[in-house]
Amino acid sequence: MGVVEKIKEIEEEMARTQKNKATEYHLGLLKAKLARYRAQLLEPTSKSGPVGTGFDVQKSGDARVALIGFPSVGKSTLLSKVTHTASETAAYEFTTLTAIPGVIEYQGARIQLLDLPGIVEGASQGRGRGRQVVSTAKTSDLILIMLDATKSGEQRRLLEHELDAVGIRLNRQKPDIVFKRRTTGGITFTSTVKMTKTDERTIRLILASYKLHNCDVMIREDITLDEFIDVLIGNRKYMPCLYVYNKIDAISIEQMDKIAREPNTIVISCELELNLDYLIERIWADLNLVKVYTKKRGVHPDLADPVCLRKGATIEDVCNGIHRSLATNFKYGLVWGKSSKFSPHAQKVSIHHAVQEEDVVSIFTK
Ligand SMILES: Nc1nc2c(ncn2[C@@H]2O[C@H](COP(=O)(O)OP(=O)(O)OP(=O)(O)O)[C@@H](O)[C@H]2O)c(=O)[nH]1
Ligand SMILES: [K+]
Ligand SMILES: [Mg+2]
Repeated sequence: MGVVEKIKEIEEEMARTQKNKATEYHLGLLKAKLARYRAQLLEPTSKSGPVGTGFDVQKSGDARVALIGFPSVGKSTLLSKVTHTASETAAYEFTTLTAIPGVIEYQGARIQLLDLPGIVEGASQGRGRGRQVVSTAKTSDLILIMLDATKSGEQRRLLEHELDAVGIRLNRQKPDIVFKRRTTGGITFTSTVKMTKTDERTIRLILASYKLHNCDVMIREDITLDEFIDVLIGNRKYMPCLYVYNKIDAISIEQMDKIAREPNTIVISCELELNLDYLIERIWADLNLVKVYTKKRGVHPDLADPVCLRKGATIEDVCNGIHRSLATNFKYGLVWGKSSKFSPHAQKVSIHHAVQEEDVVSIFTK
């Protein structure tokens, strides 16, 4: 039996099994088994078929945003409207067959937007180009899940299921668990919070099913069993995501209003160009970019060409954003703005100083 069939069998057994106190451990074991098979399916060394490598598109700009959705929801139409790149659009499904990059220019940042082929149900198990699409999406800084507002809410759940199955966790933080493998000493289990969703016994059972007899586990938040298994398996990707409902020109105001109230959700119409500016604002905000201006000695800062960086970036990142050799020859920096402790005056800083939005930075080299 192939891995895909085994997965299906377990999923069916889980669906058949009633959820109650008596079946809790059994269900827990099934979950762990399922997670293991799914991980196998994604392993590069797996014999279950070729693994999805992403589409070969070079990263460019300050951040990458990937468009994921079922066919014909309007992904290519969006790319064509908000970037200078034209991607073929049509009323039939699977118009787009590869990754098409475009650039959104906003607030001095260059954001790469990737149009991707539509994915189908079962994509995580290798149907269509799903794996390739998903692997590419994993390389992005933000996922846009695009949905057709005229279709049922079910499509969102289906897509989430596909992404979940390949280890992508949307809009969630990595669970606060410390897990360390050891070679001897048995299992040390501690929890610093009251656990209401799973318990020590279940966790020990799961560890045994993974043949993990020596390890330290410290639980620091009220986690679910699934979250524990995620940490155990390890290669999970926690990514921010925006749900974009397109084609609102074709639904009623009441329907639109209801959708727009969902968290992390934006409603747009590519065709009528409704709300596209707001979408870009939200993309910018969700990417958490900060921009800093650089200034050469004796002249005004260059406000036209900021350096865009991740939140938490340091002077070292500023250097790397300007020129590769700058960090190696770094002597000291001067910053004006929010991160200067003498604001409005400059502070002399080391390469590890964290910058903040709209700082002005001067770099001095050896
Ligand atoms: N009513 C309406 N139709 C739209 C809108 N945006 C796109 N469409 C139509 O939806 C169809 C599909 O658009 P595409 O941009 O090709 O969709 P896609 O998601 O890239 O499709 P695939 O590449 O096949 O996965 C086209 O006929 C578009 O004209 C919109 O805002 N409103
Ligand atoms: K299409
Ligand atoms: Mg397309």
